[in-house]
Amino acid sequence: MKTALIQFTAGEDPEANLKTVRRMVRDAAEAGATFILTPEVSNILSVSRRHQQAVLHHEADDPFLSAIQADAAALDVWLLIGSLALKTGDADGRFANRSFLITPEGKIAARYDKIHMFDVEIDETESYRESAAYRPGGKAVVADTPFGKLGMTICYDMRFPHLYRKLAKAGATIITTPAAFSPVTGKAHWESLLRARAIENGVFVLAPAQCGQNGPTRATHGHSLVVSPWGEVLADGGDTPGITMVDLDLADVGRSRRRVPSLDHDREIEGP
Ligand SMILES: O=C(O)CNC(=O)[C@H](CS)NC(=O)CCC(=O)C(=O)O
Repeated sequence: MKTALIQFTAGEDPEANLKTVRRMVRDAAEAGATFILTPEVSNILSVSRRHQQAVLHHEADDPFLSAIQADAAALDVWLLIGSLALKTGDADGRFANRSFLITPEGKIAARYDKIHMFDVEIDETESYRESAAYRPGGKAVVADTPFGKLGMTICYDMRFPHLYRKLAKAGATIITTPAAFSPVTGKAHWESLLRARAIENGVFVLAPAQCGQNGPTRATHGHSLVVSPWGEVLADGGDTPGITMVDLDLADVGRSRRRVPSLDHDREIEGP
């Protein structure tokens, strides 16, 4: 299955980001991709909650979402919007960080709200408080597709192996992990974590990523990654915008799991 990971640098303007994404989605489809994925918060990367409040929409009337749905239908492709920042109507004004799987008919097949919030202080110069702007989801999602069951996660979720285990046990053979990873943790952890999640569950991990300088005080790691169920890095998008194309052999899932059936050997453990 020809799969394309779109890597770009989202800024503060959803309309500009949409233009970039639409152009790259069209290029990927013209290059033969039938499944196209975009990074986390494809519609906006902003450190200002007030700005987000001014320019973001609810899911029901988001022009970014409807444009991408129309593109999926026009180009006859499956599309994963890594995530969109969306208004929720919550009293505290927090947004959802929501991933969408779109069918070649332009319909929403599944949606997933990021469960784990990136609230960390990496060092004196770098800290994040995602939960101040976003409300966490609480439900794991596996979607049925003609290319197998697809488990949905977002970015920081990759540090929580039990979520991936749950998705694999529910039948997922592909797990998507769109991201806007920090440059510091990216260098240290990005590839190791994604390869571990793929190996321990015998799944393809598809991780389309933001890259570059997103704003004066925000940068992202890039290196969109495709990992096979055996843990091989099939493609790495580097650190500049571009489309990473791979041809996935879905039978690799069965082959890997037969060689090392650790998913079947998983046991309930008592104690401590
Ligand atoms: O801020 C937004 O608008 C959208 N959200 C993100 O970009 C999120 C939270 S800051 N990024 C991550 O989860 C990176 C995780 C990471 O880098 C790690 O686990 O090391």
